[in-house]
Amino acid sequence: MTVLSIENFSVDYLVDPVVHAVRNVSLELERGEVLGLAGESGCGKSTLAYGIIRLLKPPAMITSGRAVFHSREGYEIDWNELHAEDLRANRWEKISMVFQGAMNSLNPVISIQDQFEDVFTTHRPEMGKKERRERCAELLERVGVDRKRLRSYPHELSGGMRQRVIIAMAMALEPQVMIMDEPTTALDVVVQREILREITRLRDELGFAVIFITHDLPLLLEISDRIAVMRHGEIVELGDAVDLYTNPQHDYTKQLLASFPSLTGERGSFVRGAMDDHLLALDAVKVGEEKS
Ligand SMILES: Nc1ncnc2c1ncn2[C@@H]1O[C@H](COP(=O)(O)OP(=O)(O)OP(=O)(O)O)[C@@H](O)[C@H]1O
Repeated sequence: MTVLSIENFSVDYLVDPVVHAVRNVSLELERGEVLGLAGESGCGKSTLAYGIIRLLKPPAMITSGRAVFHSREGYEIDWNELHAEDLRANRWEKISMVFQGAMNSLNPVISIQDQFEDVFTTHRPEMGKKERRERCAELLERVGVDRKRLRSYPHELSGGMRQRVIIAMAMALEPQVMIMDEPTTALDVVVQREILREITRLRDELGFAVIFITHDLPLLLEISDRIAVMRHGEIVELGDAVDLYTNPQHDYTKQLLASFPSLTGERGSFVRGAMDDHLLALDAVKVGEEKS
């Protein structure tokens, strides 16, 4: 049940010397899963994300590979083959994206309502005004923002609320894939957690798949089904989140895991709040072993 296949994808920045930012990346995103993409700053995560959705600008150039979207209805779209107009029509509709700091991309002089409605007037021109307004209000409530806020201007909302508005907009056309590039990094930890909880809840409810990008590996361990670890533009390890934590194969994954400070006690585990019971149980066993 693959929803997106990335095949042999490479991106260069044509500067002097050329930067090979993404090298022969292949991965399959399953319908409804959260795939975490981890790796230190500069390893190529954002370039890959922008490349998939074809939002890269020169000097970036896709030098090989393709991204194929497999619709629920059974047809395929080769994203690299789309012309500008089809790309505009399909982007946000099939695959949408939330960028780091996207909350700052809201237009400051236009109300949330008008910016939100714009998504529907562009992509759902047949929709009547009343229906459009109701849909915007519903979406906003879905991400935990009161519908009264539709009348606000961006500066009247907190950073967390603005980022929620952006997430609601990204969900507006019910895409089957959402790519989230550090969507909560600019926010404080409490708001970050609330938004992450909301994203996983919505994923369960609506069934879209998520590629979640961050350098914060503990956070990924908490929310992802599978994790891909990227280094120097390549995926060095890809596996089930629990396996990756308990039995990392690649030296770099081990290094990455070891580079995060202990979050719960001396042994240093990645448990942060509502972590998988399995991991908690494993830790309990290990602590028991150490004591005996
Ligand atoms: N416009 C550009 N011109 C030249 N090189 C670039 C450009 N943008 C990015 N790069 C380089 O491409 C590589 C990958 O960068 P990218 O931003 O994709 O990494 P990242 O893993 O997303 O990092 P971060 O977590 O800091 O956003 C880096 O070496 C970066 O310096």
